[in-house]
Amino acid sequence: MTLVADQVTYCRPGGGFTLAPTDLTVRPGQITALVGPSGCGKTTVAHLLAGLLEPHSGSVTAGGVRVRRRRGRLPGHTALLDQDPRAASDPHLTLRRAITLPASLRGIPVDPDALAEEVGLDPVLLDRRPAEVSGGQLQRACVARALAQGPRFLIADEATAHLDPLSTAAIARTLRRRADGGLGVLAITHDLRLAESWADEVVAPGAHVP
Ligand SMILES: Nc1ncnc2c1ncn2[C@@H]1O[C@H](COP(=O)(O)OP(=O)(O)OP(=O)(O)O)[C@@H](O)[C@H]1O
Repeated sequence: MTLVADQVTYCRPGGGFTLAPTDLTVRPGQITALVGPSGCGKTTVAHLLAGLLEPHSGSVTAGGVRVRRRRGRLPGHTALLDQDPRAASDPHLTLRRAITLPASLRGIPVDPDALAEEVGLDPVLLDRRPAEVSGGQLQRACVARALAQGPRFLIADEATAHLDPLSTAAIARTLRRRADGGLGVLAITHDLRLAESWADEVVAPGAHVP
């Protein structure tokens, strides 16, 4: 199934920003990169696709079924990876618990050690808390947490923006491997070079990049 934004627009309450009609399709087995300068609306598109915002017009569908906004909750088929892993992590949970908890709430069995290995995170770090690991290590744990929930789509919003090249490469390899296994990935970045090296297709809010 595909995750599709069809001519979506969005107006921020109170004005100040309007997203131009945007088409975007996230396909299983592919990495789509959404690029554009700061403030052009990339995160807005991500949140529309994830059902965190309701479009002003147009529609978002997953497998042909409309994605409706649920307050602060993602639909089961989509995981969202934020650019700031510390803001997205509970400081009290060990990485192991953070990776297993959301999946176990959905009844999905998880092997945190195998996931840590997959994302290039030393399993020894799984028993530490966010303040006891680096930003790159924590972001790898966030990737593991997202994958643990068995999403069909993964939206990575500037997920490597603040990371060292090794962590960036580890995450890129993981997303490529998962895409090759059928995951649909949307990688949001302002870095066109990174997008072109990662992605099967590059799109921009409101327009296609030739
Ligand atoms: N909470 C907010 N209140 C008012 N305006 C906002 C708010 N958040 C974002 N905006 C505006 O909405 C527009 C789109 O923001 P969005 O975060 O989608 O852009 P972006 O392309 O992801 O930017 P960046 O690359 O800097 O993360 C921006 O011009 C921004 O100024």
